[in-house]
Amino acid sequence: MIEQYKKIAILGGGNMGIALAKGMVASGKYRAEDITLTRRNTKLLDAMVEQGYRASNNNALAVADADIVVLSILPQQLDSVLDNISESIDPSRHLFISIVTGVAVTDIITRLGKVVEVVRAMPNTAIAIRESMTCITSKNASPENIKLVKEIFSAVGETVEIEEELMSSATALVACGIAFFLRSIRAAAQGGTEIGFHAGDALRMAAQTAKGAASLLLHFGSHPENEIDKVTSPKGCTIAGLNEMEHNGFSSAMIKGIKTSASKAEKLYTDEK
Ligand SMILES: NC(=O)C1=CN([C@@H]2O[C@H](COP(=O)(O)OP(=O)(O)OC[C@H]3O[C@@H](n4cnc5c(N)ncnc54)[C@H](OP(=O)(O)O)[C@@H]3O)[C@@H](O)[C@H]2O)C=CC1
Ligand SMILES: O=C(O)[C@@H]1CCC=N1
Repeated sequence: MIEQYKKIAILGGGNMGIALAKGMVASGKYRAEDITLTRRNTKLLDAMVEQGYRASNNNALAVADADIVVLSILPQQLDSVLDNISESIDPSRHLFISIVTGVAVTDIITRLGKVVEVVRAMPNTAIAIRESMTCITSKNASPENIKLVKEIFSAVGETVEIEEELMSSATALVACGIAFFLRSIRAAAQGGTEIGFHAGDALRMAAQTAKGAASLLLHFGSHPENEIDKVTSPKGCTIAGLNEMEHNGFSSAMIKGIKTSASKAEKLYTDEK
């Protein structure tokens, strides 16, 4: 079988399941007909079926037909799904990829009662446009399977391999982080409207400016303060605005928010038990 045409079952065809499937197919390395998305309300997958994906409400059947099983349900939905598919798992064939927040590799193996290879991945919603930052870790997968998972997520953005102990931190920084940066873009656009731009124009201007700022860091590999120094003219308007933001706790709010999200991510699954 050609490596990239492995059969994939994405259990949990919600926001991330759909975004991952679309990103994989957009990369040109995967085919819609090899990807089965499951959810209980399959009506909500009709649009995906029209695009050639397969949809099912039967997790066990989807798993039986797959080589790679992606867990993309909520932490509180995980145990019942694992119980439901356990019988259909063949540890010598199935590779598990879990994007479920706060669930360790050992949690999955213990619940399944089978020692399957599990790679955890923490992507973000930009996966839909192949701009994700995905953190990957595994305690028990073979180097070949970790490489395979890296290739999947490299097709839909950037990847970094981390220790499993840092997965909740990664969740806060890269997965929740999308919302944090979006909120700051919204705030900039709201400021833009207050100083004279129509809302739509202000949002477009703020979003492109945010993209430019991120691109500067990625392009030059520089530190934010180096780039900030190039903007802040002495006695100028940038430093006046920046200092006003800092007096109001801008950096502190972001840091505290990220720490709170990381603590919450760590407990999402265990708090359900
Ligand atoms: N959203 C994000 O930005 C990110 C989320 N994550 C993690 O990814 C996972 C999915 O998140 P997200 O996509 O946002 O969540 P969603 O709620 O959008 O998706 C979960 C999906 O699971 C389906 N589902 C629920 N129960 C079952 C079941 N028994 N069998 C099959 N499907 C089922 C639901 O559909 P139905 O009700 O019809 O069954 C729903 O479509 C979570 O664990 C989250 O922590 C990770 C990184 C980023
Ligand atoms: O909010 C959440 O719990 C999920 C996990 C990371 C992003 N969304």
